Amino acid sequence: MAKVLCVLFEDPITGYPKNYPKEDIPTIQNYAGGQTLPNPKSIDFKPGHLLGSVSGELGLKTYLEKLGHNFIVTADKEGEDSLFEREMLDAEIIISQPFWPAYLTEERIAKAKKLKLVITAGIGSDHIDLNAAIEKKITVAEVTNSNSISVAEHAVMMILSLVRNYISSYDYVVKGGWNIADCVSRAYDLEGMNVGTFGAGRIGLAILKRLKPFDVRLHYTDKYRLSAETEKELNLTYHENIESLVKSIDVLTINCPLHPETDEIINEQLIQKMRKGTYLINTARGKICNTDAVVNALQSGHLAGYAGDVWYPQPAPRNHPWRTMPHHGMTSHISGATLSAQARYASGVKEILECWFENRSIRTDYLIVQNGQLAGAGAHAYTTKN
Ligand SMILES: NC(=O)C1=CN([C@@H]2O[C@H](COP(=O)(O)OP(=O)(O)OC[C@H]3O[C@@H](n4cnc5c(N)ncnc54)[C@H](O)[C@@H]3O)[C@@H](O)[C@H]2O)C=CC1
Repeated sequence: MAKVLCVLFEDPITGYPKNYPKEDIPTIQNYAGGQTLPNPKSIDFKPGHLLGSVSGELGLKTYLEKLGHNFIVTADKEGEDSLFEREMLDAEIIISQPFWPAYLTEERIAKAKKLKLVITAGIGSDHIDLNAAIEKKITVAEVTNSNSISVAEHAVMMILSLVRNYISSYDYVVKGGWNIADCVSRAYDLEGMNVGTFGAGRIGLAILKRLKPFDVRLHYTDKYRLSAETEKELNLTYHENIESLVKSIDVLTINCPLHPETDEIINEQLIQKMRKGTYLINTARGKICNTDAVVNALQSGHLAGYAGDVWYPQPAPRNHPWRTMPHHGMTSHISGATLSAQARYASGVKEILECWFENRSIRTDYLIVQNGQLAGAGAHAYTTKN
């Protein structure tokens, strides 16, 4: 029987919820692009309940224990004395979410001698050393599409929040003020601005589609050009590279994976090429941006605002400079972990596990690494160090 180690974020400080604001969540039929939703044979949880925290157990406990597997759930993931570090030594399967990532470094992978399958409950498998997974022939899979719209909605919210100066205006009200001049001295309409995405895959394209009705001018760059039909429908301007993109826009949203090509691609030099007063929204991965370059550009006024929900490392230390830099709208990594998204990625993990234990193929769309090479979604969007 297999040992399945699952690293999940901590329960709410008030305890596991006894009730929720809504009784249920909408049923989504299909993803944009036609991919079908996860289709496990059954689920043992109620969609709309908190699944991603330790007590939620991703809804997997009944299924795995019925099959006789040893299922261990923990939030304790950092350092050599952590439960994760001790339990991973003989785990066959490791599951974690990017929001509270179980970092699988080369060293940890070398220690986890029985490891065969790593599942990202969500999207983005950069917390796993993919080169090491390739070398050890470990399968890496994620639940592609499960929270793409969740993130797109969050990014649109953050764009509007920054441009319209929502966050500090809200603060004045809470503090009892009525400081109209303070609030509007940094507030603009989004209408007419040039907005661009670095990466126009599932999330980037969904953001572009959601922004179209705001009457903005839309731009993008990506390794793969979108169809002429899509470019026409959204009136998109395509840029050959990110340098060209950033020179033309007022708002940049980042929507590519973190991999060797994109690691700290947003650095001081690139920020200097941006228009003064650019707003930067990063819901992709913290390490795509150089931490200090962002802080310095906000302090100098070259960037007008920065928002996002991704940091490095996660959880971010209490003294991380992005917590206190000016004009930021950061949240902890939550955009892809709505209750709606959790239901989809928990179902997707269940589907992947059913395939694994029943010797059926995992969908190509879910694969990042298989048989010692990048595969499926991973071969499309990632590169390795070499
Ligand atoms: N904040 C959150 O909760 C979440 C964040 N994410 C992040 O968003 C990323 C994107 O997700 P999806 O849109 O679903 O992935 P996707 O694979 O559909 O799209 C990524 C796009 O980035 C492009 N790309 C990759 N490297 C590039 C490069 N060097 N230059 C230009 N384009 C490049 C790819 O061609 C692809 O079109 C994930 O990898 C993950 O890191 C994803 C889900 C949740």
